[in-house]
Amino acid sequence: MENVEKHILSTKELTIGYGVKVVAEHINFSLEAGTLCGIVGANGIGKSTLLRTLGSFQPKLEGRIYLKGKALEDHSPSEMAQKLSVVLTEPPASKNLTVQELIALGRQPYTNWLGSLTASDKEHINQSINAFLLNDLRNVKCHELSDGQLQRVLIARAMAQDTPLILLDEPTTHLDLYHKVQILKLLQQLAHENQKTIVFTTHEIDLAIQLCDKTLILDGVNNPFGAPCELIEQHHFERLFPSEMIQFDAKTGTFKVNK
Ligand SMILES: Nc1ncnc2c1ncn2[C@@H]1O[C@H](COP(=O)(O)OP(=O)(O)OP(=O)(O)O)[C@@H](O)[C@H]1O
Repeated sequence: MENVEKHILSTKELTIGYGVKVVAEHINFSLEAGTLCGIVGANGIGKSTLLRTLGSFQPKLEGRIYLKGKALEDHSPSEMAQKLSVVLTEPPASKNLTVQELIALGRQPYTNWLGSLTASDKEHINQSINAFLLNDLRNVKCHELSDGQLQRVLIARAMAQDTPLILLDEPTTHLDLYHKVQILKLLQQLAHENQKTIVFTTHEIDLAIQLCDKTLILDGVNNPFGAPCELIEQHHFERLFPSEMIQFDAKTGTFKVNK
């Protein structure tokens, strides 16, 4: 059996879904520290369900999920909060907070019951504010932010939580191309420079191919996983959408519409 301990996150024959409804099965992948991984696939194939299952927001149906070699279900809530941070698509309930206050919430797993911030907490908060280019916005209320700015704040909060693993559900939805690339490059930088393992769901397959170290393609069959260039060589992207409408160009790593 593969050594699951060196991996930050791994799954073995994972089945996800709701009650008796299986959404996807045979999900197998493993990720080491410092890896940016995109989960791609057609609408309704199960990307968000997988992300919520990995984040322990809903139970798996079958198989195993390991966080640093330990089964996900064996973690206490406080152990989870120190290993894993999650950015979901729903806007936060606390939009009346300033940018700095919302990012400071990321330090909750480490603060005492009064919520007092230590010098180390403040350093993590400032590093996150700077890394996500939020210095000018630190005193602005979150409800006054654009979608792209709010997305940066939510990711900065996850960075402030300082977990080895960060999960994000569609972090680039509603953003223009420039801001999609900006967010994904910031995530790539966070993964590579801070040795974080970052997993996100996306419809931006072209960008995921260009920027991710690993990609999981949910295809409803065997869910191929690997480096984007390996998956291109193995022709997996060609099978994602009906070829009479959309063709994958393996040379450029992009999709083209049949006219
Ligand atoms: N709470 C729920 N109960 C039962 N079925 C659900 C529930 N939420 C989602 N589903 C179903 O699970 C399947 C996968 O949905 P999911 O949202 O995970 O797909 P997705 O790949 O993220 O889709 P999209 O690309 O459209 O966001 C769909 O058939 C969906 O209808």
